[in-house]
Amino acid sequence: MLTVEDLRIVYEDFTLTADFTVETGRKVAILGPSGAGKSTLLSAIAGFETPAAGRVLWDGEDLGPKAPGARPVSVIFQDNNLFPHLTTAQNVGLGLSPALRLSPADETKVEEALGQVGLEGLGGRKPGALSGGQMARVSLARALLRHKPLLLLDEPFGALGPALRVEMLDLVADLAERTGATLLMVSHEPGDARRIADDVVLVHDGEAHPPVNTAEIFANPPAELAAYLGDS
Ligand SMILES: Nc1ncnc2c1ncn2[C@@H]1O[C@H](COP(=O)(O)OP(=O)(O)OP(=O)(O)O)[C@@H](O)[C@H]1O
Repeated sequence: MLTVEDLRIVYEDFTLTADFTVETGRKVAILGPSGAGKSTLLSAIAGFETPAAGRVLWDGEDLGPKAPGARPVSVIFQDNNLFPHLTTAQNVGLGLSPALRLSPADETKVEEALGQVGLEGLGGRKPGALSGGQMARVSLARALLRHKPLLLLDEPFGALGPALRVEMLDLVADLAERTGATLLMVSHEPGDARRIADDVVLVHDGEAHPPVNTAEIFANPPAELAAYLGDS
């Protein structure tokens, strides 16, 4: 279970507050207007930001002392963070060893991860020779083979067209279910939440609200969500 406890992240002229829990295995969409603090919330959970107050815990363990790489967390960003000079397999392998010292067993894991995202046989290609959807799959494979229980996605498919976006969302949902991972996904698209999320965390004006069941929140949206959806 993820616990975000009385968390406060403070920038010069912006403060994010959050206090909620997410049960293991839930798929949660983080929705809210631009600048509301969605990415800040993910960064705090991943350990890229130090809280001014409060704690982030996983299964009761305070993650505060842990560097990002030591947290039970994998993050996928919108730009996919692929290195153009490395092959697909090497880009995935970075998830296991940042220095790319991969044992034969590691290389097998890389192949397996590529297979899980439908990229078998493409390990030798460089990112420049992949489509946008394939690049998104590479970063998903890299996150998967780290076997971290918490998967954080920051608008990972924003650059993809609608059909590819839906395909990737379904793939992420399927992989999260199969691996038992807990998923937190920042999105600008309410449709993304409706498609795959069990719950929605609404972030508005620097406040992250506790998760609400997706069907419930869209059936009866709070004023902040209604305004964001353009319904009011
Ligand atoms: N490193 C930083 N230093 C100072 N201010 C920051 C920093 N990172 C973000 N901010 C500010 O914090 C606020 C929240 O930013 P954040 O990126 O979390 O919003 P967001 O909801 O993810 O927005 P978007 O949907 O546009 O990506 C913004 O006002 C932003 O300018």
